[in-house]
Amino acid sequence: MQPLGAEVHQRIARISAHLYPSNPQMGDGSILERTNCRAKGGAAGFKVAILGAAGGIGQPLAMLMKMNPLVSVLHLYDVVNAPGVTADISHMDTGAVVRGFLGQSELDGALTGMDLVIIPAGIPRKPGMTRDDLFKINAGIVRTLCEGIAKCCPNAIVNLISNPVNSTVPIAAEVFKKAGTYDPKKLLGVTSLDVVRANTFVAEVLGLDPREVEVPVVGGHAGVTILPLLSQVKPPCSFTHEETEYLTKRIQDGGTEVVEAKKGAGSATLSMAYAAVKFADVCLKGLRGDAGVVACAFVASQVTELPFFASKVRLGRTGAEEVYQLGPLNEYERIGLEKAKKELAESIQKGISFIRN
Ligand SMILES: NC(=O)c1ccc[n+]([C@@H]2O[C@H](COP(=O)([O-])OP(=O)(O)OC[C@H]3O[C@@H](n4cnc5c(N)ncnc54)[C@H](O)[C@@H]3O)[C@@H](O)[C@H]2O)c1
Ligand SMILES: O=C(O)C[C@H](O)C(=O)O
Repeated sequence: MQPLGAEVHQRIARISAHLYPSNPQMGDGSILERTNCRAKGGAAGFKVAILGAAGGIGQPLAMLMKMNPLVSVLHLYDVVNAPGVTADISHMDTGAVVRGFLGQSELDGALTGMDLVIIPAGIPRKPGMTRDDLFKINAGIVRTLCEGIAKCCPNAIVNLISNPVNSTVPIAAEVFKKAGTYDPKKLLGVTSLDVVRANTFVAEVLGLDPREVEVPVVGGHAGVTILPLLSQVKPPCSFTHEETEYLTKRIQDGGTEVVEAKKGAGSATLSMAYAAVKFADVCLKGLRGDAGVVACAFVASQVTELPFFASKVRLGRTGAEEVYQLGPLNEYERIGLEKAKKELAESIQKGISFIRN
């Protein structure tokens, strides 16, 4: 085999410097300049960071975000394997420029200048666990990452996926308040997987294509706090009591269904990456100024007496610009709402206390 020539070595060094900006061998080669130019180009190019990019969700999420034409720069951060995932994703012939960041010392670089930060960092459930069982480890991870966001990109929209979402969103809010950077419009707990599941399961029952079905899912993201509003399904339809019970339970237990099927190998990753990308795309369209961009998310809210609640929100240039009321609920949903609020109140308080105490 022929040894690699000096020119090839130089070229590799330049590409590596571009992929891993903190690499001390960084050169000022033309490849780097051209890709940086590309990163700046594009009429509507947003800079997006994924924290936890090497994980079960992170990897397919990174792949799908690399395919999103609204993304001009994609930063992939993790405490392990970020270089490998970055090298892999960077070979995709789509527009976004990809850069990798490994470990806490590179967090600032990953976050600086970002418009949108998506956080799927943290441990997933195993069979028999609740999402709240993840609090002990994931609360600290979310706190550290949000401290980085407050310091390096305080104006970025944050899409928080790490569980338990009902507590991690209040944690993030408290971190941002402490840093003086809190903007409630910019912090969104990702509940889009509940909507994706609801659309799928309802479509199955109705015999429709899931793409034609829209189910609002409100409340939070754990068990009874996940409240599908089956009385508000589009297209308008009605369900028997048995169908309502079956659908509500299946949507609430969708995460557990996957955890049990994976038998200890984690929780939903592929459907979550799909749902996260759908939601991120909506956030980017809002940032671009598109009209009528609406999705469900767990946000600071005055819809109920609770400080956070998931409901439909309108995304705009500054984040969740409008939080919609729940609309008319039937008796079944009103009972579900009371159950959801009771559990949600405890989870929210647990998150707030984690930072305040
Ligand atoms: N909101 C939702 O609907 C939803 C859906 C599915 C999963 N989740 C949650 O998403 C999280 C991730 O799930 P997964 O299946 O991808 O798990 P995973 O273990 O496969 O991946 C998590 C990644 O996070 C990384 N990580 C750990 N600590 C980190 C830190 N301090 N900074 C940056 N990265 C760090 C790990 O190295 C790993 O690569 C879990 O908490 C899971 O419960 C939420
Ligand atoms: O169920 C889990 O633990 C992961 C996630 O919250 C889900 O809904 O799939």
